[in-house]
Amino acid sequence: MKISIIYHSESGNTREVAEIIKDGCLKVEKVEVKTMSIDEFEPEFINSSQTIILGSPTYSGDISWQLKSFLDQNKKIDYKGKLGAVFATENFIGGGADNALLTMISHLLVKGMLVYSAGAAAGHPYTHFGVVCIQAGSESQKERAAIFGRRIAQKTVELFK
Ligand SMILES: Cc1cc2nc3c(=O)[nH]c(=O)nc-3n(C[C@H](O)[C@H](O)[C@H](O)COP(=O)(O)O)c2cc1C
Repeated sequence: MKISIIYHSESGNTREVAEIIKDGCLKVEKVEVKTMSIDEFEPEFINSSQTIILGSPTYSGDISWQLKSFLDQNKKIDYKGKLGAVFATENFIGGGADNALLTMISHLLVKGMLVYSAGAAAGHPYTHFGVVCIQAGSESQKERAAIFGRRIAQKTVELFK
C-alpha cells in the first residue's frame, strides 16, 4: 500500500507536520509513505498510491494560493478512486485552518476521491475534518498528527487490501 503526503510549505511548519503524519502512517505494516512538496512531487509514486494526504498553511483563513494553483493546474496526478485526507497549519486558534481543511476536502471530492478524517467515530483524540497544528504543533498537536496518520494508514489497508 502506498500513501502520498503532498503539501505546500514556505517556512517549514506544514512540512514538519507532514513528516509527523508520515511517522504515524509508518506504524501500520505494509505501508510505504512519501512526503512531497508541491514544488518537487513524484507523479509516478502518487499515481500508484491508494491514498493522498494533502496539507496546506492557512492563508487569509483558507488554503494557500500556491496549493490552490497546484490543485487547479496540475494535470499529472490521477486522483480518482483514491482515499483522501487533509491537514493544515495556522498561526493561532481560530485562524481559519478548519476552513482550509474544508476547501481541500472540496477539491478532493470534485476530483472523485473518497474522503476520510477518522472523525469523532474513532474516539479521542477527535479529528473532525482533518488535523490542525498551530505552526509546527505543540507536543499534543504533534501526537494528534501522528495518530491521524496511523488512522489514515489503517483505513488504507482496510479498504484496499
Ligand atoms: C500570506 C499569509 C497569510 C496567512 N494567513 C493566516 C491566517 O489567516 N490565519 C492564520 O492563523 N495564519 C495565517 N498565516 C500563517 C501561516 O498559516 C502559518 O505560519 C503556517 O504554519 C505557515 O506554514 P509553512 O511554515 O508551512 O509555510 C499566514 C501566513 C502567510 C504567509
